[in-house]
Amino acid sequence: MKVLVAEKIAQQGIDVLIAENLQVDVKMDLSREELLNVIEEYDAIIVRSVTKVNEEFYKRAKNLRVVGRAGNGVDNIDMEGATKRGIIVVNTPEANTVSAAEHTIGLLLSSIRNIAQANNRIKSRVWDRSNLKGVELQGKTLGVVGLGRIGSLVAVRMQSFGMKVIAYDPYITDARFKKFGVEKKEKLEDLVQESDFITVHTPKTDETFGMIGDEEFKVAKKGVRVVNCARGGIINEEALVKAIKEGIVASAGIDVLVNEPNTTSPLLDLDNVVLTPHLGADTEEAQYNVGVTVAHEVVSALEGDMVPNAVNLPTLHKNELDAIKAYLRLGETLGKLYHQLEKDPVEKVEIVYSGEIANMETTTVTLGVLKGLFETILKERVNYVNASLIAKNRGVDVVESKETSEGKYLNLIQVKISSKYKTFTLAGTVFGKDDLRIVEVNGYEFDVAPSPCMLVAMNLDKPGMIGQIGTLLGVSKINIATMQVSRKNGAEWAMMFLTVDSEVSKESLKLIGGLEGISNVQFIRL
Ligand SMILES: NC(=O)C1=CN([C@@H]2O[C@H](COP(=O)(O)OP(=O)(O)OC[C@H]3O[C@@H](n4cnc5c(N)ncnc54)[C@H](O)[C@@H]3O)[C@@H](O)[C@H]2O)C=CC1
Ligand SMILES: O=C(O)CCC(=O)C(=O)O
Repeated sequence: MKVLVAEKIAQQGIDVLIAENLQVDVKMDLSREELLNVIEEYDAIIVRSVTKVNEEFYKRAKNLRVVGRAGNGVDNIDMEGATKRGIIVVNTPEANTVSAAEHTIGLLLSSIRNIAQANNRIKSRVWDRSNLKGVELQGKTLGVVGLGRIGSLVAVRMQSFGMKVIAYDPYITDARFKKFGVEKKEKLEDLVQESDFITVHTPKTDETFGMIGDEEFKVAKKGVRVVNCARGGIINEEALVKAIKEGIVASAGIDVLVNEPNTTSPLLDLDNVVLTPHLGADTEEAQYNVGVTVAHEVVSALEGDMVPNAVNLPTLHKNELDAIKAYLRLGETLGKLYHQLEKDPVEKVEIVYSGEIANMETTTVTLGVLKGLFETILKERVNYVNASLIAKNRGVDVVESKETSEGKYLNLIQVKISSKYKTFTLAGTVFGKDDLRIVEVNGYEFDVAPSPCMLVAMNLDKPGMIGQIGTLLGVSKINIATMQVSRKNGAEWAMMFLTVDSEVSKESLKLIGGLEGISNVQFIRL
């Protein structure tokens, strides 16, 4: 498989890809046109914040399966476009947070003490200490907008400077404010009014873009100082220039601009603005972490494994993922069985989790059931990323429920698939760590370990049925590994489940189906 590394990542990350026998092309200087011309060749691309992974890009990226974002913010990646095509987007949200937090603090200190201006002056061989007076942090109030990973690191570190820290983040619990010793502000306006310094740490969204603008500067303290080391435009650039010129904002530290790269922003002309060209994550440590982490994630995603940091999949920590891995396989197995046993169009899928699995994060297992269900009938790529969207687009209602009380099994996944006419049921359990069992098919009870090749048939519940199938398979040189027959409440028909060592040809299936007392013969491939 081929991976294009389109922006600079640490060599150690590239080494990880090469060690996995991937063909790696490092092409960091491609023009947009060149990128669009070559991207069809690649299964994965690794980008940072510059490459625009958008609809125009996806249309040309016919074979792309993974986008690796070596970094945190994914605002340069169209997530909807990726999801509908089943392309997994992975990022490295934890890998550069310390660097970004430290850079924020660097920008704050540099801007309030005129360090950059003083440096420029002395380097031009002028020893002049006038007009460089700064302010202290101690005893002042820092307003943090967005108390996530980076905002909280900044908040905690700035308290050691003797600052009071307040924060505005409507999406986190009160406990998180408490945990970081930060006073919660219910309204952004309150934070702006009370802060001597404001630093923004939200993602760039419709809601956050321009959230600090003319209105906010109107109510801010005269002489407020601001930092943006998150995304360009969260502090509106025109409004900032105006507020600086009007003396409302005394200084600004800016790492990010709306348009990057950028050497023409009016902010560059203002003496009391310190700018860096998006260097928040540019440290040895962050780049090592980011490069190696994204490379491992891309490898896992290409291998079809679940990736904890997949942006367009439910969030799972590694230990949660390890705990549900066997259930994911079970869910997929149950899903795959349906269309190989039944042809009715699906209208509703109900998944009931019982026993210990009911206490786990099952959203991903549900995706596994849907993946299994649709991949047996669709030509398009079906995976964990787009399975739910495919269900929605096909008008399939998906319902998940949980029963914590233990029944016959310590854990059980029941899948009830309804068509217009009837409901078909399947159930499975995991014994021990990862020993899967199919335990029920449409009311018939079994204890079948799923196998790549299986044969299912209905047989009249009378002597001689099993023997004749065995004989026919023997003549076709197909070895039977296991065989189980299940009866249902004295029904006339029983169900037979065989695991076999090789594929059963269409001719053999026809011959078996023609046997007296045998019907609905299906070869199942898992
Ligand atoms: N300059 C650089 O090189 C780097 C920049 N970043 C950027 O830093 C920013 C923060 O990253 P993380 O802390 O990792 O993100 P995060 O996702 O951990 O935290 C973001 C926080 O913002 C809050 N938030 C979202 N909408 C909000 C709103 N309307 N008002 C107030 N709060 C809101 C969320 O609830 C969350 O707590 C992102 O924009 C990221 O792209 C990250 C790494 C490096
Ligand atoms: O250096 C980079 O790739 C940008 C870092 C960044 O902004 C991020 O990780 O969100």
